[in-house]
Amino acid sequence: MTTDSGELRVGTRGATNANVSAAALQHVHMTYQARRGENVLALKDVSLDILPKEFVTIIGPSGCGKSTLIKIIAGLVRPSSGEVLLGSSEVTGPSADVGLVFQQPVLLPWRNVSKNVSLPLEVLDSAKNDRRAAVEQLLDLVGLGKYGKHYPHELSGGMQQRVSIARALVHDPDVLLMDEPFGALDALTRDQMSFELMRIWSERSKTVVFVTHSIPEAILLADRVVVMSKSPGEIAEIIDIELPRPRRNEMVNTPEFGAYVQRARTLLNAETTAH
Ligand SMILES: Nc1ncnc2c1ncn2[C@@H]1O[C@H](COP(=O)(O)OP(=O)(O)OP(=O)(O)O)[C@@H](O)[C@H]1O
Repeated sequence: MTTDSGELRVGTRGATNANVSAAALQHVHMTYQARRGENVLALKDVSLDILPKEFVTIIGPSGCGKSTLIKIIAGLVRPSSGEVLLGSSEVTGPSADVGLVFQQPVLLPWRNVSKNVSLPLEVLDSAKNDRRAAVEQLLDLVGLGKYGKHYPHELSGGMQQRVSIARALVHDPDVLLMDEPFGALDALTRDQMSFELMRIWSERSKTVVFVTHSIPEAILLADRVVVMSKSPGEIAEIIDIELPRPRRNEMVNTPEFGAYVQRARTLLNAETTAH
């Protein structure tokens, strides 16, 4: 597969040691210990290699462990067994190598937009001038260059989510983990944000892992779509999306796109009706 820049991207299944993964899960199991009732097996033997600069989307039935997978890569949750790597380092806790975006932007209401975006840099104790430059660049990148002094309540839902994307990128992590980031937005804003995100992804050369409930969104964005089985979550299939980049709105009306949607829907239907 060839990217915008003409660079060759090799599918993970053909990966060799020369292609060190951006993130990798090897035989990951996750059981949540219940306070009462039965323990919950959320992930069962999940192995996945994600290549540097790859855009991977994850779809699956509700409760199949998608968020758990994101939290495990982020180091927010330790798996019960298995290995998790970022680059060649084992994940043992939260790391500055990842940026996280959730369904809700979770901005601090008493901080203006610039101060919300600069928060990770303050936590990492980077120099004030570097912080200012990084925040300005990021706000320009997400189209909010003029909104630095605004407060979250003065912004629309889409703008707030752009702020949270800028905040996730401000410390320049290699991997951006996004858990249903556009799930709370209206359909039109959601479409716009998909294209914005693809622009940001190609300009910033990040690896993105993106959870969604929308099959068309998963296909439009991805190099590969990971389809998970119903709980306990396993990988049912990985679909390589061979649509050319840059992706365009009109592509969703092509037979190729329709065939990918059909494939993903068939797999998901099989999962939701399986016993
Ligand atoms: N902290 C927790 N304690 C106990 N069980 C949990 C915890 N977090 C998640 N689970 C359980 O683990 C399973 C997977 O949850 P997870 O949130 O990862 O699924 P999901 O695919 O992201 O769901 P959805 O699509 O509905 O957001 C579910 O059965 C859930 O109830």
